[in-house]
Amino acid sequence: MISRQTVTHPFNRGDYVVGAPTPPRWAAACPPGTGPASLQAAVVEVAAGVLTELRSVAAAVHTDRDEVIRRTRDWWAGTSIGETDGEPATPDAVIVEVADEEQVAAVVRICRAHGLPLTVSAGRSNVLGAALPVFGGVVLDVCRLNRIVSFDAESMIVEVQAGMFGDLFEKELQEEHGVTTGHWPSAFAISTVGGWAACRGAGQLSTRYGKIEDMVVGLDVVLPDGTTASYGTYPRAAVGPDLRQLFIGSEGTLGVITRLRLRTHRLPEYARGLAYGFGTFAAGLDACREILQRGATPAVLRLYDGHESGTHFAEPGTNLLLIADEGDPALVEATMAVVEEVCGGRATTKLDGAAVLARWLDERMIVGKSGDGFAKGPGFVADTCEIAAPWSALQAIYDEVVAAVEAVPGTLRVSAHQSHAYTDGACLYFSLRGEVDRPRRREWYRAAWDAANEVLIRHGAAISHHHGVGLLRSPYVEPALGSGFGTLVAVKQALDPAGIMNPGKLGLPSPFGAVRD
Ligand SMILES: Cc1cc2nc3c(=O)[nH]c(=O)nc-3n(C[C@H](O)[C@H](O)[C@H](O)COP(=O)(O)OP(=O)(O)OC[C@H]3O[C@@H](n4cnc5c(N)ncnc54)[C@H](O)[C@@H]3O)c2cc1C
Repeated sequence: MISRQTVTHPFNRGDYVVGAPTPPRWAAACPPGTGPASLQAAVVEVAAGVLTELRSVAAAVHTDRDEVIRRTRDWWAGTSIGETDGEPATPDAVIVEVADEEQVAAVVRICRAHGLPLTVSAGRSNVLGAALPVFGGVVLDVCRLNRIVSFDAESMIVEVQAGMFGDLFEKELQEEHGVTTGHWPSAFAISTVGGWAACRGAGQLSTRYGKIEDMVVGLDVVLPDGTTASYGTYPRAAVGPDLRQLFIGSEGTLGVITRLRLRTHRLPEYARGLAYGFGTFAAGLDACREILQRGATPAVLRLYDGHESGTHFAEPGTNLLLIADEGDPALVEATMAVVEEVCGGRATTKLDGAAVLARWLDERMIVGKSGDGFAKGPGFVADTCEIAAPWSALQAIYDEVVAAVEAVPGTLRVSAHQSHAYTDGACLYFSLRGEVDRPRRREWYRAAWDAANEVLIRHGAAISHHHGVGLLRSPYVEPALGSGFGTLVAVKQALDPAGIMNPGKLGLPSPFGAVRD
């Protein structure tokens, strides 16, 4: 029911581009700027002879400056800060569109031969500058790799090309095969299947269906030397380390994902929702932990703090917990029985679950909600920061992140909800808003992120649960991974010794120099 509703209910009230990247909202009032690049320093130019080579193997090549600016804009706040002041993020690059796996491999080989940076670009819905060509070179647009290749009905495994957008993918899956992946990121219609895997994303129903890394049965990758490798066609394996996981979350730094095999689930016919109010965020977290640790896995388990309970549900005096599940009625009812037992003894109020679920279903795919309720002056900046940590650290992290970012001059308000839960911990999804003198926007922005990450690294939290790293979080990766960071650098060095794949990202050293942010 919830999975089915996601396809029948218009994404963002229908306000998006079908089958191609949707520009961020600010772009409508912002023609390409003529000022200096805000996020490029030293760029690698693509020589005329190389352009001819690229044109001979690819579906299309674009070099016009305005077109490059439009075709590299993403949903990151850091991009919008420069662009809305007339300073485009990354105007100097060549956009190369590819239509099949052979074209991907041919373009990678050309970049390898000429030592050109190569940045994969898909839906461009990332919120971290992950697909920006910060050193110029080639942007490899994979959006034409856009079809379901096959469906194994007995095993319920779908094989899909990486550039297919989520709404078209799920519509075909549901209507032709009666199944769903259950993967519902809030940007599902403006992002691609390959982008989900490249960023290690999570959908709103992940407590039931898992994150994308739990869904990938296998994937094909064009490696930085231009060869293609295929990883996995089986449910589980004990044949050395799981090499599929190396590429899930690699954000285009280790290769180009061209094809994925994903497990699917029968399309549920039945769903039910419950909602409760808690006196404190801590009491709500405790209920979530107890539900998971008793073995229940409701598809939706979202706890909103006082501020967000007000803005999202008009229930400002409480910490609202929404629980919903879909699937076989016997399993859903068993899950709900556990929820009612746990929450009955802890919540201060029982709310109208059906009404709260209906409201959430109606609004959950509307983009840009973190700024709701704030007057957006010229110096207003809003962003989101999703992290994961054990239950034993979550409340302290909530308190300390809110306090640390609110202590940064210019911060208006920090709030959070718990959005994805596990037996051992959960994801907290913070919304940060600031209002400063317009020229100080980038300064406030970095100070706010520095403040949040100091807390997260001190507590040993995952600094991202599902958005990834990109440019934004690159400075925090080495301290966050600690003694494990050297392994990541060694893997990069082994697979991409020339360092051409998405340089400047994931906190990895870049042979092309230092990044700007
Ligand atoms: C309003 C909004 C809500 C969001 N909600 C969620 C959410 O609920 N859950 C969630 O997980 N994310 C969410 N996101 C973030 C974003 O949608 C995801 O990170 C998404 O997976 C990115 O996919 P994309 O196709 O847009 O990739 P892009 O933005 O084009 O690229 C992202 C990164 O992946 C790399 N990449 C893309 N495709 C490939 C490929 N085929 N091979 C190798 N590398 C590749 C790029 O190089 C880049 O580093 C949200 C974003 C917005 C704007």
